[in-house]
Amino acid sequence: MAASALGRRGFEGRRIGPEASGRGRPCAVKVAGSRNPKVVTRRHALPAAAADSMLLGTVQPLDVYVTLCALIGSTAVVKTFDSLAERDLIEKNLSRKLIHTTCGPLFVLSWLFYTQSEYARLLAAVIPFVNGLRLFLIGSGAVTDAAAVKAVSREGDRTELLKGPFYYTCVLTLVTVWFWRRPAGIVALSIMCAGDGLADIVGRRLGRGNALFYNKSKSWAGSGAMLAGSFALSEILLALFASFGLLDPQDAAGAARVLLICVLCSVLESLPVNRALDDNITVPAAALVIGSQLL
Ligand SMILES: C/C(=C\COP(=O)(O)O)CCC[C@H](C)CCC[C@H](C)CCCC(C)C
Ligand SMILES: Nc1ccn([C@@H]2O[C@H](COP(=O)(O)OP(=O)(O)O)[C@@H](O)[C@H]2O)c(=O)n1
Repeated sequence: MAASALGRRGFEGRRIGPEASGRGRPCAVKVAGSRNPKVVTRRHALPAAAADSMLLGTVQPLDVYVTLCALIGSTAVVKTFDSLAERDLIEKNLSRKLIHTTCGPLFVLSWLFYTQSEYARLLAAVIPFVNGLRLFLIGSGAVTDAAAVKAVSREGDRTELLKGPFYYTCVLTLVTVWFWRRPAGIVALSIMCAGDGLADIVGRRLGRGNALFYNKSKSWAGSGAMLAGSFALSEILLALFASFGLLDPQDAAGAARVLLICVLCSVLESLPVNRALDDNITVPAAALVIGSQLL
């Protein structure tokens, strides 16, 4: 599904997407032997091969700015939820799951603004890494932050930050490095963030009386919300990446494959096995394995 058409500008690549003709706007080219399209600006597009090799090997100032902005943004979002939870303006479970549902997708949106530099993915990965480090320091007791513990834990125990929340940031970090701007990565993160987050938010409210026959602690309402949320977010993000020229537009068969991955992951999340294994790891791992084959 990654943008794959080649060749209009001599060499190996052609610009794709509606922004392809926009001066100074990003456009994607596919380099022979490379799995991902590279984003260049029109200003840099000629000759494409020279520009590509120049940009690939260097840290781009734009990527540093985007990373700094996203770091500031992530701190603002997390602190907002922390202070809402601290002042009891939002219930503890809800704050945790709202953070869960919103932070990852906002982070994936930031991927749109990076260049095609080889270092872009590493700079982007700094954002979840730093957030993970913060959770680790608070969870291990090295740093005291009562508001963060209240916003992110289930029972108010700081060591809980070392489990689900920490795994969540680890998955975001690893997927950023290994599945940068790839459909499998985008879909896996959509499922982990929106899917798992909405399953809890909706399941706790509408799940009474419709427990799953094979797992009484989960509900049709929760699993249905997970499926709908995962699929909707995946499709929105894939369409957005396509509109920026970073992926090929999706056809109906592509959407059906995304739906299949969302169904399988929703079933996996609903199984009783997740008591032993954290679903912030199992669910995205399954999505990445299946997505790598199907997308
Ligand atoms: C509460 C979280 C996971 C709990 O999972 P579960 O055990 O309930 O299943 C997620 C914790 C997220 C963390 C506090 C902050 C992550 C920030 C993110 C990496 C970057 C957001 C960037 C953006 C630009 C706002
Ligand atoms: N498929 C699902 C998932 C969760 N839920 C609801 O959300 C609650 C928390 O789910 P969970 O234990 O899987 O939560 P996390 O481990 O993801 O934080 C459950 O006790 C259910 O009330 C649901 O109804 N259906």
